Amino acid sequence: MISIEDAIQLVKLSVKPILKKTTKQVEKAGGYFLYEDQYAPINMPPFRQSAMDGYALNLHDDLTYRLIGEVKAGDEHQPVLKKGEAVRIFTGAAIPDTADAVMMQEKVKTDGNTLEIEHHIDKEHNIRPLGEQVKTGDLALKKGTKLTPAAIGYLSSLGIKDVSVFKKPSIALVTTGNELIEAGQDLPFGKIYESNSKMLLAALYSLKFYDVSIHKVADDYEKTVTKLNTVINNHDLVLITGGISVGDYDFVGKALNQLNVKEVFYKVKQKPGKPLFFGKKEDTSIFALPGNPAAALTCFYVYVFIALQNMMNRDASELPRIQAKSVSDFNKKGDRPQFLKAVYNDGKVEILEGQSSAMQHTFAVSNALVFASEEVTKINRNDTVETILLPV
Ligand SMILES: Nc1nc2c(c(=O)[nH]1)N[C@H]1C(S)=C(S)[C@@H](COP(=O)(O)OP(=O)(O)OC[C@H]3O[C@@H](n4cnc5c(N)ncnc54)[C@H](O)[C@@H]3O)O[C@H]1N2
Ligand code: MOO
Repeated sequence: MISIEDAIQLVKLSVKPILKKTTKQVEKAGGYFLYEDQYAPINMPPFRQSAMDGYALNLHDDLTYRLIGEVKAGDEHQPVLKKGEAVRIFTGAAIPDTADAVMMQEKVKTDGNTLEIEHHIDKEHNIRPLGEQVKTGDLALKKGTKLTPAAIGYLSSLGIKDVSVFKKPSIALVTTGNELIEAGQDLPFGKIYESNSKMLLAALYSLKFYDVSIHKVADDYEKTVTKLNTVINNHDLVLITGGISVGDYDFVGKALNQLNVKEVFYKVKQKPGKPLFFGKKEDTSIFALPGNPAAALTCFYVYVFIALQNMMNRDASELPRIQAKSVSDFNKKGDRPQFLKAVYNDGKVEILEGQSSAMQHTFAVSNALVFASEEVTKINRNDTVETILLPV
């Protein structure tokens, strides 16, 4: 049995970025990372642009100007201004080549075709220069940049429709167990509704991993070997739930061994999630998560999350941990470090009743996990506790 710290370190070291390329429509590339440098195909802005509603001026020494025309956003004409002449102009409109500056309309008095500005202004005042953000052929965004909504807006403003991005992992979720029944069917005695695949699928979707297939296998050794062989050969990441403990019908460990999956670790000194297995077969990463739902989800957030980040070539790979003030008392039994389902709000955290690894009703209302290390035997109200904020 290894420590949580060692297990985290081993996941970090064992999972490499996926360096495959895929092409996406820019608006559908949110959360992806650029596969290559993006160069600007145009200047941005593509012309000298007015930053204000007001008047474009061909500057002279006097405060009085003669109005000779108008340019609205989208207009293509270019009035020619002599010194002392002005055109009405609006935000986003193209500045005539012969205009030097824009005075906002609040600082202008008009009388027919004559206007008087409040004070002198410098050349280029209120004008967005051609190519101010980026010039044609220059680097717009570097390889590896995460495509946030703002980055998608920026690339779209350059007329870019498709982008090359790093492929996200293809993921298989495998549930094991003769007791599992699909929602919508009758529930015979001794059976339970299958929930781990739905829970993990939701967790993956919330982190923007959509390439996920779901597989089910009964507690049967041969069938487990066959199913795991297929999914391991066809995915970057395999998440199995259940069948990894020591029962007579827990076949996952034996099947992974039969398939020559290299064990990186099996069993972590933690609660929940003691029987967690992590292994590799070539570039595929395989987690066998304990079947108990709260154990499976905790291991997802603490370990699988890191693997996902590494696959996407991210630097910050763990969920954020902060210090918070406990508003609950909690007695820890045993010496395993424990992840406790909790609710965090505004610097304070409440450790919930019902911490067993089978308990989904408490996890369902949690947004954090309080970490109680090996040495901790009791958490008292007002103690400062390490709190992992969940991406929910
Ligand atoms: N003799 C021992 N027994 C157990 C030990 C141990 O050290 N010695 N460890 C316990 C711990 S801790 C855990 S955690 C579980 C893990 O067992 P498995 O990973 O083999 O999981 P299963 O036995 O298949 O299932 C456990 C539990 O979870 C339910 N389950 C499984 N899959 C799903 C699913 N897809 N949806 C909803 N619920 C599911 C299953 O019905 C069981 O109730 O082992 C302990 N035993
Ligand atoms: O490790 Mo188990 O998840 O404690 O129930």
